[in-house]
Amino acid sequence: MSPLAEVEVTGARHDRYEEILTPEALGFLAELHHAFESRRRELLALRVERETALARGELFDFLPGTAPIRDGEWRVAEPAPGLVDRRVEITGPTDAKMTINALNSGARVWLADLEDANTPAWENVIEGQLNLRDAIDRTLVFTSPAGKRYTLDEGDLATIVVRPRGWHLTEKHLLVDGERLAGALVDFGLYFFHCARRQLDRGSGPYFYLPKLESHLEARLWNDVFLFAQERLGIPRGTIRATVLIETFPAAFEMEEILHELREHSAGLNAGRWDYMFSVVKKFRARGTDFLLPDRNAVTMTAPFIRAYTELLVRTCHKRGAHAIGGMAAFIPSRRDPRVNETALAKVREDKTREAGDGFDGSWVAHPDLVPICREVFDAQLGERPHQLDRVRAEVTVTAAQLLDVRSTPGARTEAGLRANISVGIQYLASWMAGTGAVAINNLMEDAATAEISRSQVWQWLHNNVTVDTDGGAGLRVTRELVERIAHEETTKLDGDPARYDAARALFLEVAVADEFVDFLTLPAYERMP
Ligand SMILES: CC(=O)SCCNC(=O)CCNC(=O)[C@H](O)C(C)(C)COP(=O)(O)OP(=O)(O)OC[C@H]1O[C@@H](n2cnc3c(N)ncnc32)[C@H](O)[C@@H]1OP(=O)(O)O
Ligand SMILES: O=CC(=O)O
Ligand SMILES: [Mg+2]
Repeated sequence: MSPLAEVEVTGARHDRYEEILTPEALGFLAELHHAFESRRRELLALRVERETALARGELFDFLPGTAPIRDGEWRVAEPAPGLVDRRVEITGPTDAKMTINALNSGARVWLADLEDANTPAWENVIEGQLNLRDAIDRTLVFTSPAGKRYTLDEGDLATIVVRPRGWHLTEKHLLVDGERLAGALVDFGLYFFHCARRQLDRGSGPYFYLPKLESHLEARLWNDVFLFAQERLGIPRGTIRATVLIETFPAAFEMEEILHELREHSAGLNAGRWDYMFSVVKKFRARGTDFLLPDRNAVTMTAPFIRAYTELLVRTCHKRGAHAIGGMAAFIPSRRDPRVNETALAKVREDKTREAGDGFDGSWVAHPDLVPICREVFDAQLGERPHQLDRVRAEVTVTAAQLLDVRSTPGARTEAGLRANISVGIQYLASWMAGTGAVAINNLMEDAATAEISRSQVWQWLHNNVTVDTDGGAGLRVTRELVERIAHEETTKLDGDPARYDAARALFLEVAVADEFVDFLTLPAYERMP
């Protein structure tokens, strides 16, 4: 057999990077690339095919060909160590301070985010891996510029679950034969290579959250990656566990099939509400007014199409013995403003209470100050039980028509909503391009998923000639000129030199008004990064 081409590293090699970029680890990435890159590309092409069919007027439905899987008797693997009780999961990026704060937060699980909350700048990619490895070794420390020292607690820490990039992103600093590696395989591969054995030795395991899947075939690809990686590194089959985010509209029709593909590695499903909304806007952007959502902030978890999706998710998971994990309420507490804090705590309590009552086994929070509320709500629901997998919810039936019922979402499309979308989108992109992928804006958490809703909604309103309500009552037709004017006005309202937003505004306009819809805003944003 001819030797595999080597991985070329074009990114800087800062202090300690060679600990992650070892020849053996790079060799493993090359093997993953050779084994799976062509299938990754085929599956991305399949996404485009399905989207084109949708634009022609077709609709999604449950797949006729996989009915035997939906009707069959099977269950996913028993929960792995550290993933039995998941009542509170904190999410966040993997810089050293956040890593320590998240692991010490009292949450059962930490979603170590290399995805929605992360800019995949080279430094974030490699230093995130170093921080994860040091955290598992319990050697991670951090000293803030003000001199505050952060260390890991002595006792139990949250279980680490890593979320790699989605299948669509590439890593431009790692090349094989001049071709970029897939971001997903880089994030997965480096973590698995360096930390799988370490995690096993500590009684835990290599655990993952898998984002933005659009079909069970994409889940099959992940499963094959897991089988390959375990075999290659001599890790027992079935050690990896993965929770799949159901956060694209097509995936909502394939929940059972996704669990089935991954069944020996499955740790359940999560309701990724923000990307789900983005996906609905994106998939139906060219389908006229039947699929228009109201202002982003008016779409709540009680909208009929969202309710249908979360109900189906819980029912599907529990039927198969899998955890159902709730999503993110975007309200961020404040240690400085008691009024903001009170609102955030009340909103999060309401959200988690609904999820616990619906049967979810745990849920996400974005901030350590929200851990106690989520815990309290799920404690009240679960009592002594670690989860509520025994609540099968056989009474729930969800039809394709209910999942497709975007039209019944209450709420208006307003000029204020349009302005908020534009302003938040520009501010977020400025932060993303500066290397920070999660940020609080107007006391709400903004990350790649929420920013995608903002920009795709502007695109949809513009390309469907929507008229938004105005305070004066006359209404305002969304045009390219209007969006450009508001983008200019909103950036001049922001603190500091408006020129600081020039690059972000230009990018926002590119992804919000261009005739051709850009699939993910992070694609052009990444090309602008060094
Ligand atoms: C759609 C989705 O995918 S949701 C999941 C992806 N999104 C996320 O994970 C967002 C996670 N959350 C965050 O990144 C942050 O909470 C933000 C950016 C929203 C707000 O952060 P900040 O402005 O720093 O909040 P704040 O100043 O109140 O933080 C207080 C302390 O809590 C820490 N903290 C805040 N959020 C987190 C977190 N998620 N994990 C760990 N520590 C955190 C801060 O580091 C800070 O620590 P310090 O007191 O030691 O300095
Ligand atoms: O990843 C989570 C989401 O809501 O998107
Ligand atoms: Mg998401």
